[in-house]
Amino acid sequence: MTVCVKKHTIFSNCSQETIKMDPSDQKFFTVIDYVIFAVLLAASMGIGLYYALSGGRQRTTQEFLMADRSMGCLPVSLSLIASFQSAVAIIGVPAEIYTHGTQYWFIGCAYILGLFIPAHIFIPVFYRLRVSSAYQYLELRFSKAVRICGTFTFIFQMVIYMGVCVYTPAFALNAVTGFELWGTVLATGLVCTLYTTLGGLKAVIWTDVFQTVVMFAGQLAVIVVGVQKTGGVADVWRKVWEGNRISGLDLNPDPTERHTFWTLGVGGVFLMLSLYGVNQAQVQRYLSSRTEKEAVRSCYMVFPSLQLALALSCVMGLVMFARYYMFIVCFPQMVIYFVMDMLHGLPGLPGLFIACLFSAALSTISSAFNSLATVTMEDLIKPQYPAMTEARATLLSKVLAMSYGLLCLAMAYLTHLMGDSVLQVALKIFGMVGGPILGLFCLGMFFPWANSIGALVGLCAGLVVAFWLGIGSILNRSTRPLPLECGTNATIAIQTAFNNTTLSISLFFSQPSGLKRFYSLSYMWYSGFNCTTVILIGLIISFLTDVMPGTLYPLLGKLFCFLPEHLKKKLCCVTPLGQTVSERIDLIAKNLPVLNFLIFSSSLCITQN
Ligand SMILES: CC(C)(CO)[C@@H](O)C(=O)NCCC(=O)O
Ligand code: NA
Repeated sequence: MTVCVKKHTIFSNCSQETIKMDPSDQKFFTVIDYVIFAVLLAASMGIGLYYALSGGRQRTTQEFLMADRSMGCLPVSLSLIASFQSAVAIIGVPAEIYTHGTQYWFIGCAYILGLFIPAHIFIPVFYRLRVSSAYQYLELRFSKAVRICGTFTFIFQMVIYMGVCVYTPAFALNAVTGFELWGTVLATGLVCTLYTTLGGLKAVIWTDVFQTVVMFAGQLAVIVVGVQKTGGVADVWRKVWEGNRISGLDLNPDPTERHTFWTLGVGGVFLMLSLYGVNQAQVQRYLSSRTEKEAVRSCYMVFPSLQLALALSCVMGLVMFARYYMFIVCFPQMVIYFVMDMLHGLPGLPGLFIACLFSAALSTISSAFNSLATVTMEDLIKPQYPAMTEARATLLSKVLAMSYGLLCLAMAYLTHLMGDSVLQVALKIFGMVGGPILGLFCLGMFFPWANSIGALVGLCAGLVVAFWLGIGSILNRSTRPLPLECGTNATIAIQTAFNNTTLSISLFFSQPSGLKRFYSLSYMWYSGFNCTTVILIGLIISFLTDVMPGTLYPLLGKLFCFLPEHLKKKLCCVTPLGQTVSERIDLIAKNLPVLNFLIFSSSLCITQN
């Protein structure tokens, strides 16, 4: 039987011990489970149809892409958390906690600044400019070329990401339960494409609300049943404690250390900023809010729900560890195995979890489709055809949403050809492509003297360095063995399973040096590192191409002192006479980023009022 064979391949690498439950003739799904899964798809379709037929019937781009800018903060906040919380996190985080302990949980610290900064810096700028796409900002601030480069970078990021999102749950489910792989990919991809194309952003946001609730319910069910079946809270706690899964605060400053407080709590802030500050999927939700206040409030409300999502997936990892602590390695598929092990025989609950998994995936890819349609329409097509009628633009937006839906299926196939820890893959994409985009926006918002050439060169350089680092890290992966963070039980398991070889290998392990050390930079720093590259290169190029008054020593001006004043100013970039050194220093000091941001945003306030 296929189910049985597939299960054995999953565990053959983990340990020579066998699992107590005999999976051979396990029937995972009853009719009611399939019904629940079908209800999820049907309800999502229903919401899509409802918004296709109510309101303005999706006849303007304002409604289709911006939800008429009429949303309240509750649906927006639930939709915000749904955008980047996919099945990747639901499967990946428990696997991470199982293997490496609760260190990853410290990413929750990054949510504080990672949401506070978007709420008070990015939202006001975008909202007051009344843009439809975040990239419109780049044209207002720099030039059309920067806008188009930013747009293409974003499209690239989201297209790869949505492939991972739609493939991950289908693959994991298939490996464990034999659920048809490509059938599931097709069903989710097509249903999502349909309701996104029919109902526009309103449907996307309201399905997100419904799907986020289902997502929480599914995770909660697994935890409750799991704790019961593992012997209660005290027993789970004892096992994870003995198994050394409860990690303390790791303050190791080494940037190559994968997860420490610094990489997660500080590097994570940049990751959050690239997602919640400047990513079009999120910016579009802020912009769809009724008022700016409502947008800020929705961003605040993301904090508790995101903490809840993180806590649920971390606790699930711990319960899973308490159940299978004798296995050393944990594959993402093992999370699904654990869920099925817990929920089988409880009709409806396996179905609820499948619904949870696909809710997470659907809510992410629907956001991707709609935001991709928006940027393609607003940034690439509309500027070329300014005379296009509203009806035609709306039709075209729908065609775009649908095309991206079909492209997503193609990307799922590409993901099929890759292979890594899915959580790491998703977070690497955010850092490698989202990091440089964040840098571009920071360059624009915080550095008044940054210019268009600086921004363009900065973005390109940032992307090149990002890919150099990212690809380098993949090619050099094998040089550094996974850290062995094992407790007593796990250590015994290693010794019996591998006859001490694993432990002796770790003794030969030494710190990488030179370029290898660069490649082993923790992926949690990717966003911050790539963002900084763009800002630094952008500033240097801006200085070289556009001289800031007061930043040059007027050497040429002194040589050509015989020239008339106005010529000297032009030829030699000499600032008006009489400026003392201290005045120049003042001028530079005035350009300190924070100070300038204040000036910039207050000037925005003034132009608004
Ligand atoms: C975006 C974060 C890091 C926020 O906690 C989290 O949702 C996450 O780990 N997401 C992984 C990507 C995904 O779930 O598709
Ligand atoms: Na999601």
